[in-house]
Amino acid sequence: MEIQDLTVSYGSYRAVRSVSLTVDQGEIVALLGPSGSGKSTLLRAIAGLETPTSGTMSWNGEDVISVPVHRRGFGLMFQDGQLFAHRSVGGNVAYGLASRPKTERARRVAEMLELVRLGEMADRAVTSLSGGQAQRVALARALAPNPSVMLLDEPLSSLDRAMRERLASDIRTILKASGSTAIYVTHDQDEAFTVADRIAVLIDGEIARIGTPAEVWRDPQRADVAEFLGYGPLLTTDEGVRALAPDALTIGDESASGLPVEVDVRDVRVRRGYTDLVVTLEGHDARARIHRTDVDPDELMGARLSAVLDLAASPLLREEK
Ligand SMILES: Nc1ncnc2c1ncn2[C@@H]1O[C@H](COP(=O)(O)OP(=O)(O)OP(=O)(O)O)[C@@H](O)[C@H]1O
Repeated sequence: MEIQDLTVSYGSYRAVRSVSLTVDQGEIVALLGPSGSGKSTLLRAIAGLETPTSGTMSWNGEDVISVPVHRRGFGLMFQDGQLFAHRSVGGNVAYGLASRPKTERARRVAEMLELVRLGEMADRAVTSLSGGQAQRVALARALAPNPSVMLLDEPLSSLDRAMRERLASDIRTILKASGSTAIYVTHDQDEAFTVADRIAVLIDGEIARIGTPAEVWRDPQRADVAEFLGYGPLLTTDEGVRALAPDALTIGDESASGLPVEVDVRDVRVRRGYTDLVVTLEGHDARARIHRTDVDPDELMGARLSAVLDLAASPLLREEK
């Protein structure tokens, strides 16, 4: 899929601004960004549900902008799977297979339900399913006609965090098993990192950074990208501006190497396996981590503590704020 200089406007507002993006055959690209950054608009334009103001888009070398939605042959999956309540699980999956002979259709439905691990559920009413099961049916339905490209818009955002983690990893496995080329919209950083081969970070309608999850994480390049990914605060050092990694400041870890600093504790949160503090460091709010949970939050509140600042995993930004 080749997208060149694509712009999509609502009236005079340019929601997607001159975006260029290439997605390889079999590749999963996540469009990740804050609310309102233009992710859904870009996906809807690729699907054919919005008309771009300018730019080009081709699939396998053929222009797709002039091709109507239903002729593009792309599979779509949305936040609310929009299952047909009057059809069974199997009936939903069979929806896009109406033109196939009956035996082939039945075989394909069984195969797809197996893929999403709902093999036993073909006859169930979709109204009896859990949220996660319903989204797996929606995925099976979208994949059943073997679409050349799968477009997924926040497919897991109505589910709780634990379910989202599990299903994000399942969706990746399923998309890879079916050899799908996929574009996956999410505002959830963890979900994007779990699902994608490459992540495009959208800020204000533009791709601010694109790369593999490791590349984007290690070198976010821009302050807005770094902060959206969870880095911060930004510290001015001799080499330039660095975005502090979430565990750059540690307390009470004898083995930690780095610069000794003093911090003032402003808030304490015991997490699963460690304790996060909000502290003041050189006038900035920063996070500090204690790799233990047997702490007394009341005792820590307001205390001045010695910490170690290790900047090795805190990227240098190319652009100052
Ligand atoms: N139909 C519309 N008419 C006018 N403006 C719109 C329309 N749809 C979206 N917008 C605006 O375009 C911008 C991008 O919206 P879009 O839904 O693409 O963002 P998003 O990144 O998907 O956000 P979210 O994560 O909240 O869904 C927003 O400022 C939004 O208000």
